Formats: sequence, structure tokens, C-alpha cells
Amino acid sequence: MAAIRFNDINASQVWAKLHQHQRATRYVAMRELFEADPQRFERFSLKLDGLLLDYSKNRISERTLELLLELADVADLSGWMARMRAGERINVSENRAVLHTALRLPKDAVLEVEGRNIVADVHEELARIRDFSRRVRSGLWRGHDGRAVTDVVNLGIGGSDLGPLLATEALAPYAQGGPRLHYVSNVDPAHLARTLARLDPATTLFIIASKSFTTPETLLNAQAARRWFVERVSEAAIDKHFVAVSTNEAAVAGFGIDAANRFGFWDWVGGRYSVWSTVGLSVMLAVGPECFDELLAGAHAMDEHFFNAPFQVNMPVLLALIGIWYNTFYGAHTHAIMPYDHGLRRLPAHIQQLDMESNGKRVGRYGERLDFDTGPVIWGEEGVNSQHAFFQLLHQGTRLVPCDFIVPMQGHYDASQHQVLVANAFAQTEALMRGKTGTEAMAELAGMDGEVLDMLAPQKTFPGNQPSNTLALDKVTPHSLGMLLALYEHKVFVQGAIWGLNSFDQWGVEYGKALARTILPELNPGKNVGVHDSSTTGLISHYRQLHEH
Ligand SMILES: O=P(O)(O)OC[C@H]1O[C@H](O)[C@H](O)[C@@H](O)[C@@H]1O
Repeated sequence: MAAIRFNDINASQVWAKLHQHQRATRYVAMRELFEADPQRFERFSLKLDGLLLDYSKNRISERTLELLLELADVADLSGWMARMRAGERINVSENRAVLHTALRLPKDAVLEVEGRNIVADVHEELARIRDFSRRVRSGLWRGHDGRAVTDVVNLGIGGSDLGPLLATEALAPYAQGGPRLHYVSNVDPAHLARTLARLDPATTLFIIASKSFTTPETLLNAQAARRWFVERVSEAAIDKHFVAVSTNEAAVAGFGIDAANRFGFWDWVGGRYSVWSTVGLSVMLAVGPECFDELLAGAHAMDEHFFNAPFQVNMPVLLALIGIWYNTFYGAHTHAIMPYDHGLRRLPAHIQQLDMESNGKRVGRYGERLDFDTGPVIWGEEGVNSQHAFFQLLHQGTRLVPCDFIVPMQGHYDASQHQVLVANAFAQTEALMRGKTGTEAMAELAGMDGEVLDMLAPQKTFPGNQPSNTLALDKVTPHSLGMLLALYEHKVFVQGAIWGLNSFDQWGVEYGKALARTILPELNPGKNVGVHDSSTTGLISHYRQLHEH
């Protein structure tokens, strides 16, 4: 089928067919689909290495998938995949290639982009952070007074914080004597102050992680950390305690960091896709280069699967299509992510940035206004805790909330207690799917007085039909974590490609940066306040009044 040149995917026949199909099937209960087909799990699940994707608890049939796969063809998904993989400048608004997949290519691979084998560049920087990490972890790298590093503070925000923080926490069981890691992202001085209060400058290493090296939050924290260090030690010792990860060589030098202490990457790595680059230095320091290599290998295994598996057995493609089914055709506004693993508790935050910054767009890649809903609101919390917080709404609220359950089959700690975690996850997906009918609720209340029964039965009824995917990892290892994160990256890519938008810019965030710049000087008593709405003006003067006394 010929690809659509301009983004009128919603004018395609298959788009209309999907709407029609949704209208015709929307009242089908998943529990009936399971009853009618004992093979449903086998037909709607996939395995890849240590990862099982069960997507059978969705409001889908073979026909639904057939139509969704047709949609992927009409949107020229395979063309967009090939363009990304080859390094074409598909991030059109910033005129950049999108090559985070190149960061996990093995050393002997070759990827020529605009006349240069970028795999060699990638492995050169990787070798540098491996060498640095080994020296720090083994104690060869010493602070100004000869002591080894015990604590590392990563100063970064957004993609320069969330991915590394998540990976460090998820892989904590692999740390084996590495330094303690701390992540400071917020410009709220409390974040840095509380972290530094526990640290000894002589045994602390700071990583300033900023792709652009212009992000105000990170630079303010970096300057404050530098002041804290210089006051307690000396300017001359900075070289032993500050390193930077950035694409901006000049700004790093301007900050006073030696070229030997700068680890680079490239403009074709988006911030939210950068944990695989030298931005992952903090992860490598925490768990060691061998584990980091395994993380990369896991992501590469997912890349190979994504680029090569037929779409009907392709995990990221299926997750993306099912997401589009609810988002676009059911009008579901949100998507919840529940990791049943304490180490993965920051996964929802990472996916939130990955997905919402990538696909939170109302304009297509050609600049045209999109006439349909795009990226959903991503939210979530670690499993079990979330059951005691917001699952009530999932079970009995009025909203359709598609969910992902991420469940390791094996934990790193007490096995029998871990089993309770797994049982909870499975039980929730079952209950959300099955629900409890009015008749079932009545049967449970048998023997009760009629009026009480009429009042109670509806309240003890659960509509069910709440869809979920379960991602069952054998265990959270560097390899399976790499696979999991790459799976979500590609899911987001597929959705963006089908909706026809550029998943790789973030003008809304850039706009936010400019806004604070205007108001900051106006907060100072005596300074002119420009024209704002009465609310903003009122808030500014409220602040000033409090600071005048
Ligand atoms: O790494 P930096 O250049 O400091 O950017 C940090 C973050 O800044 C903004 O929030 C961008 O939208 C993110 O994508 C980016 O990860």
C-alpha cells in the first residue's frame, strides 16, 4: 500500500473502519472472550528472552489487530523505522537524526551516517567512561586528600536525571561495593542542600549531566555545588571532584571543567533517550561497566527484535497499536504504569517524560494541525502501594484506564514475600478484566434483607473490562531492564509515527524555560513588573509584599 505523503491518516479508510469496529465491539466483555477461547493467552502473548508480554486482557480480537496492523502499513511505519535506523534527519523541526539505537550497537557494527561511522565514536566515549568508572570504583581515582570516592552526586534534570536514576535504583542489587549515588534535579535549593548535608566533599564526586549545558536548573545546582566544594576544599581541587557529561564542549570548558573530565555525546541523542550514552555514567559508576554493557546489550536485543520481527509478533508495535486503539478509538485519556518492583518505582516518571514529551503534540511533522487526540496522560506508581491509593477508581470509577503491569517473576530478596507481590499483580489484572456482575454480587449477599440488598449489591458490583498488559520479566537484571526501557522507547516511536508527529522535539518545554526568565527579576521589590493577567500580577505582588519586610 502506498504511503500517505501528508498526514491525513485520519482520512484513511482503515481509520474509519477502526471507528466502526470500535462501535460494533465496544460492549463485548473480555471475560466472555476468555470463556469462548481457552487459547486466548497463547494467541495473545509473546516471549522474547527473559520477557513475556501478555496482551490477552485487552478489548481486542484478531480482527482488531488486523485493522490496527493495516493502520501501521498505511502510516508507513516500516518506512519511518528504516529512516530512523539509517540516521535520516527525521527530527525535522530541529533538523537532527534520531539515533539512540546506535548507542547500543556492538563495537564491531558499522553505521555510516552522513559519511561517518558513528559506532566508532560511540565506543570511543564508552571506553572513556568505562576506564573512568573502573578507576573510581577501584579507588584508583582519588580525591584531593588521597581518599577514594564514596559518594557521587549527579546534577541533571529531565532526561539527564530520570533514566539514570531509574536504572541506578533498579539495578541496586548489582552495585557490589560501588559508590553511593545521589540525584539532584530540582532547582528548589532544598534538594541540593539536603543531599550535601550528608556528604564529605573530600570523598564526593559531582557529575554535571546536561546535554545542552544551558539548562538553568542544572547550572544553578552545579554552581551551588561548586561553591559548597570550594568553600570547604579549594578551587585547585575541582579537577578531582567535578566531571561533566555534555555535547556542549565550550560551555563545559567555560564552567572550568577540564577537557579530560568531559564525556561527550551527540545531538542525535534526545535527552529522554540518553541514558545509553555517557549520560549513563552515574549508572556505570553505581553498577560497574560490565553491568552497563549488559544494559546496552538488552536494549540492543530489543532493537533487533523491533527492527526485524514481523509486526504481528513485534512487542513494541503491538503495545503501541493497542495503546492507539484505546487512545484514539475509545477516547481513553490516560495510560497507567504499575511496576510491581520497588527498584522500578521511578519507571512511571521515566515513561511519563519519554511518552508525554515525545507525543504530547497537537501538530504533525509537516506543521499541520492534527484533528485527533495524540499522546495520553501517563501516570502510575509502584504496584501494591498503588492498590491502596488509586485502584478504587480503576475497579469502580467511570473512566477507561488501560494499564501496564510490570512484574518480575523473581526478586532479589526474600522469595516468599516476593510471591505475595506477584500474586497481587496477577489478581489485580484478573479482577480488572473479569469484574463482578450484579448477579455475582447478589449471590455473595444471599440471605440479606431485601432493602439492604438493593443498596449493597450495586456497590459491590465491579464492571470489569478494564484492560491491561502484563510485562513479566524473569528477573530485573541489567539485560532485562535494557529490553524493557527500549521496548517503551519503540512503543512511543510507533505511536508517533502513526499519528504522524515528530516525537523528538519539545518546544513546549523550551517555552517553559523562557517564561520563568521574564518573571524572575520582577519578584524583586522595586523592579518593574511587566503586563500580566491580574492573577499573575497578584501573585507577584503577594510574593513581593512578603519579602519587603
Ligand atoms: O540535558 P539538558 O540539556 O540539561 O536537558 C535536560 C532536559 O531539559 C528539558 O526538560 C528537555 O525537555 C528534556 O528533554 C531534557 O532532558
